[in-house]
Amino acid sequence: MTSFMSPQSSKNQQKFSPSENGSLRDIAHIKADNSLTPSSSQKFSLPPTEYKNFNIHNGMLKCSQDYAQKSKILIGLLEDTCSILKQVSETNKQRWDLHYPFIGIKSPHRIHRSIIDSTPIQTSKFKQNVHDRLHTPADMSSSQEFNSKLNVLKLDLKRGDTSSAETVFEDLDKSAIATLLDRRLNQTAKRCESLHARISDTSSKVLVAGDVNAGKSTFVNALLRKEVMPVDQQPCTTLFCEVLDVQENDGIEQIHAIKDIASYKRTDSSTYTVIEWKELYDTIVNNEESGEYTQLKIYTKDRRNAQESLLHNGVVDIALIDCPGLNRDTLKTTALFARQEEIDVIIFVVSAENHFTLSAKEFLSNASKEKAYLFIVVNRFDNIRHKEKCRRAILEQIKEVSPRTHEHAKDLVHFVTSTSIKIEKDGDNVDNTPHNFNAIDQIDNDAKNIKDFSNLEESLRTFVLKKRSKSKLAPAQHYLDNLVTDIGILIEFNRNIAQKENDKANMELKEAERAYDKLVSDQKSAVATAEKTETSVCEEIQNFTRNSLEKAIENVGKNVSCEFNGLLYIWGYANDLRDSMLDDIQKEVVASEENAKNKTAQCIKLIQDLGKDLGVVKQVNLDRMYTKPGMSISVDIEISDFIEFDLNEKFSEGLGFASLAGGAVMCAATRLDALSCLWKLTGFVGFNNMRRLALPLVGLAGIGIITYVLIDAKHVISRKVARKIRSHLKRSDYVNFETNRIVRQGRKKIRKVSDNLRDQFRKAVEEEEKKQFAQRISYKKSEEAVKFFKKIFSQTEQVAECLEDLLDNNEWEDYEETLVSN
Ligand SMILES: Nc1nc2c(ncn2[C@@H]2O[C@H](COP(=O)(O)OP(=O)(O)OP(=O)(O)O)[C@@H](O)[C@H]2O)c(=O)[nH]1
Repeated sequence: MTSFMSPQSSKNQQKFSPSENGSLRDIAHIKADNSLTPSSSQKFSLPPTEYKNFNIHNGMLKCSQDYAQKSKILIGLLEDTCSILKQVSETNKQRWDLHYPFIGIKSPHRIHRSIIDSTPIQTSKFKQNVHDRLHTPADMSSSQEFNSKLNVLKLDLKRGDTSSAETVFEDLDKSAIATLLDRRLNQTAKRCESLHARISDTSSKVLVAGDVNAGKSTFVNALLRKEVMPVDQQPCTTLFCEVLDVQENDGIEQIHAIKDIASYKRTDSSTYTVIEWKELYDTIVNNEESGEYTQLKIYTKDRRNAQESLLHNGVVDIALIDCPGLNRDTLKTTALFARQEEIDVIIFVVSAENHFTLSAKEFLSNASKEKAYLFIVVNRFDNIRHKEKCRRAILEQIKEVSPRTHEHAKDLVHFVTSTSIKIEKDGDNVDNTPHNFNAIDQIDNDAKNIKDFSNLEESLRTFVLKKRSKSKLAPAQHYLDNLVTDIGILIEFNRNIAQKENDKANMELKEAERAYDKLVSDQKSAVATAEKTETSVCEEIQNFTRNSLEKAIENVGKNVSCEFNGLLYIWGYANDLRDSMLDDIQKEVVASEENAKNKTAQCIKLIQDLGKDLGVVKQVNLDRMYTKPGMSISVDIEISDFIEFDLNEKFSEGLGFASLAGGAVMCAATRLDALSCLWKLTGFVGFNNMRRLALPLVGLAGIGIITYVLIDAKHVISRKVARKIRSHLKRSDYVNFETNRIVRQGRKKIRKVSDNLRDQFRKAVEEEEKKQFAQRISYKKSEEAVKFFKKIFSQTEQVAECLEDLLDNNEWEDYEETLVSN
């Protein structure tokens, strides 16, 4: 046998050591009880009946030992399964929303089928089983069954009358399904815990269910050889009546009527009402209407000895639970009752006259899923004329509802007449010793019926007592077997999804890394291009503006023409000239601004194009780019602007002009060449006379010069104003100022767009980083999920293998042989 014990379960194995194990306590009890286990010397002196009982007990002892061993293993497996369920539930809550394996309508098989890895799982039977279940084609014709791949972990979803489970399921989102699954996992873990408790417990509960009036109460009374349960032609059992040994109630025969079974405590009288024996019938019958109580606990004394008593026999304490007859109203409650893990055996009583009703079939098919084996009593057989035909028909029906029970029909299906058994009634003093009890010849009934009932009892004892492994361990084994397969399916299904998601996340991550690298390189080159473009465009604007302005300043006044209205208006003329010159410069400034605007617009377009893939491009308004005026030029007209005083530059010229002007005046006056006239005049008048003439001549020349200045004033003003403007602009560093202003405005706009581009890239990079981070998390998450599911699958597989060995060694016949050999 493969040994799989987690550290936790190994620890618990110590906790459940043989000395503390309930089953071994039974064995010790049996050994200590001399009245039950005679010594070998006593054995041969026993009368035949007691010798038979002694053999039965030896058989029981063997069974108990075997039971102890098996229960110990099963307890370990239950603990391991619980730990697996808890791990899965924790992962479901914290790390990975579990997917539910089912075949839906809206999402047909192919969706989920595609998730499942189609390569067959090799080796172990468990793996094969899981694989087969996952790949079984969906039975879409099945309208009743929700097409879940699970059995024990199946989610029970129903909403209203019209919605099918599939519809409800497909309306739920992933996290809702995970929550439902979590609830189911926790319920299942609790179920495992209570199975664990049940296995450690020595008491056994036997549920007697069946159709209305099938004779359940009569059968229970016959088993007890005592009229405990009221019997009526009319349906009378309306609530669950549990018959227990008086020892369970400190030896006091009593009836406890319980309203809320969950809060029932035998030692707390506030949790029940004590009913008198004579009130029992009325209480049961009246409860149908009042619905006051949910359950009765009937503590009664079985006067027969341990070998004969069913309630208290020294090996296991049995409680019989008589159920209300099955009908539409009671079916659900009884089915729920039967599902309780405390119920070790279900005895189903069917009337031979009626066969199985629909309610009976539904109950049996559900119960056989839970308990694996059912004990079937076909009662009222005395009323059947064609007994063999009836037997065959009923066995056929059993084959349909519980094939495993049918396989062991010889032991598990009995055709009897409960009324043929003599029972102790109120006041009767029946001798219940085995000797007296076996004196059945005295009972005035059909001997055959009594023999059949006796066989039934023998089988029932075997089933409940000698085959405890089957009756007590089998439900747990059966449940665990279904559960581990379910866990395997759930885990394998989710592992496949996690693997697919991991592959996808890996691909996406690589893709995202590539996109990120490209984006970062695009960002670098775009930023560099933007910077370069900005610099070159600003340079262009600068050069253009500087050249234009310099040229304009240099040429100022050259093409200016204003109307000269004579010397009287010379002041106005000078002002007009100045304004006109400044206008010309201003025009150049505006032209430069226009040029800068155009260049800026082109540059912006170019930069924006660099980031057009990153999102919406912001429109930039350049209309208000040069709304603020540039440097204001203030040049005042002065008197000096009318006279050429610039001796450094213009003096000689001016003097020459003046002399020439004087000469010209004289020439004009004498029509003689000034020099020859002067020479001739010197020769003619003599030097002394000339000296006397000099002063008037110079005066004359001065007058000539002044006359010339006044006549040339128009040009002088123009020159002087232009010169004045030039020097003013030079002094105020006008060209640089204006060039910088125009360039600065352009740069400002371009920079804004460049900054925006940088911002867009930064955001895009951040987005990409975030995306990558999320993908990395998703990749990690799915990777961890795959690892986790692999680990859990392997743990589950080990539990399954261990369980398989246990089931293999648990053949029904093994016990028969044990008993025969004893
Ligand atoms: N002939 C015959 N009558 C039987 C047999 N067993 C029970 N009865 C009769 O069937 C009737 C109903 O018996 P109950 O034991 O009350 O049946 P029940 O299944 O407990 O009935 P409810 O609890 O009300 O569903 C009674 O009149 C019994 O005497 C039997 O084996 N043969």
